[in-house]
Amino acid sequence: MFVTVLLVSIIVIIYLIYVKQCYSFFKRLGIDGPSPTYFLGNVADFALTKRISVSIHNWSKQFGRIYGYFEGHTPVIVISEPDLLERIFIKTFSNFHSRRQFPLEDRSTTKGVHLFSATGNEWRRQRNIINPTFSPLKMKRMIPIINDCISNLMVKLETCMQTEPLGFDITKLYKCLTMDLIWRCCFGIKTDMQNNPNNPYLLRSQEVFARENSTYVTTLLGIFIPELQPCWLVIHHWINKLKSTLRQLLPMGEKYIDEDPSEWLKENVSHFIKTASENSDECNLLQLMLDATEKKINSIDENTGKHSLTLNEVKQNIYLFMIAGYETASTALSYVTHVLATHPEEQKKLQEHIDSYLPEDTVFTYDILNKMEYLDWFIRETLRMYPVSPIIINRQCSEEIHLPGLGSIPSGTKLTLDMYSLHYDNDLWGPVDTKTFYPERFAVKRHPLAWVAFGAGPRNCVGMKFALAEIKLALVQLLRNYTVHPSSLANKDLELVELVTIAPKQLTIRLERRHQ
Ligand code: HEM
Repeated sequence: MFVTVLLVSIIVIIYLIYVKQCYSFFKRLGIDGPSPTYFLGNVADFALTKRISVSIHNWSKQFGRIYGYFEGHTPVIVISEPDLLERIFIKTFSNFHSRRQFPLEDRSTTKGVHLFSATGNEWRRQRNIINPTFSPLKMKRMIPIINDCISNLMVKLETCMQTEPLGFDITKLYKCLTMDLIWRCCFGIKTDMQNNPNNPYLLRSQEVFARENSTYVTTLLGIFIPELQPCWLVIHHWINKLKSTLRQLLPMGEKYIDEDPSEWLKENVSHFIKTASENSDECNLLQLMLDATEKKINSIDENTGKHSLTLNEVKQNIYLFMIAGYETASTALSYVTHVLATHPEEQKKLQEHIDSYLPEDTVFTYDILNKMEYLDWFIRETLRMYPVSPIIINRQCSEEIHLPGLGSIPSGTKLTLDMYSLHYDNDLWGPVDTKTFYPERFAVKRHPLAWVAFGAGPRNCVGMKFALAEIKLALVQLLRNYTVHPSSLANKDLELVELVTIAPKQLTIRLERRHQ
């Protein structure tokens, strides 16, 4: 008993010392924010609501466009002042090239680091190799592949419409579609997840975005006591090992004990490399990465301007693209479909827009797609109102810098933005109220940091063009054939779940065929 009290007292004292340091950090910068006790009180709230972005937005309303809060005892500055954000994300990018580390992320690993977590020159090298994957020429070549996968979706929709006329959940179909698209366009592997929803890669990828208890606890520990991060990593590793052994040993193990989906995916990416080596004439992301491996380039880039990747980095990036490309794009598609179902006038307008660009028998090209302005605005407006992944947009200062309005920012400082405040700011988006769905607001040039659905600056989303193309093409085929209606089986409001992304739990809609 005495030992427990002593231990708890020591932990509380250390914590208070840390909190005092954080307080003086914010005081020095002259910025306000919720008190540490306020944050601690809200841990329970986060655990229950799982909506950190909502708490951040509420604090922005209370404390203004620049304030600080504590994650455990780590100070984080939240900014929704667009000029200051432009300075951080674009003008002084060289001081803010890195993201903050996820609590259970092992950057010191010999297994290599992927693009999302890479820092400094390591990031620059990887990004230079990966960027050409989505060049206009490569995008043009992807259009028939994307359309082919979407045609499979249309077949599925037709079946659902007939078997479930009152309404069906479309999110599952979108997830299978975007996974097919990533595999085919980025890895050159022909899959049919839409007809095989039990594919182990698809199931494991879905699990990565589900909250799993042991990971959740170690993640919270990582946030509150980051100094012990190596310990949390070891614990996390051993919990996974134990689970994996028990799964094999116990008779019903496979049924009742989960394995870590991320680890499973990372261990099974060799399959991709083998298939890619067999199709080496293709020119996709995986081939670009394999061509850049140390085996093929002697890692010296001064003369050739070429850069190299290690095989472990290739594996890490296969995992990253599988995860990053599938959940985000399918979630965006769900939001657009929700808007169609709830805004019949805007849906009709979009259908007329698509019909005008694509009369019957028109051969669809990337150039036509790029000319369809209203379609583009429609998607951007949806992502303005329904952000997919606000909390991943953050930066860590790598070198002390003076920022106007903020003062001297020490190296290591973590900064994040509040996407909701930016996207719903009437000064940035007026005169039509930001709560109104109004795609035409994109016809006016806005502040470069007003819309940050895909992040901002040199480190924005590398898959943005690909994501927009797949969403546009899916919408074109969907609205040429059907009108989307809300289903009487569904609640009016979307039930959202937030982890790395904010996604609707499900989206039940009804379809009506446009032409017999
Ligand atoms: C609607 C769909 C998508 C949304 C909303 C989205 C959003 C984002 C955001 C907000 C970031 C962080 C940017 C920043 O920190 O400034 C990001 C980064 C990234 N995204 Fe996406 N994304 C989407 C689709 C995709 C797709 C389809 C891919 C892959 C094909 C992809 C791959 C990545 C990668 C690799 C990064 C890290 C880039 C880097 O650090 O250099 N994303 N994404």
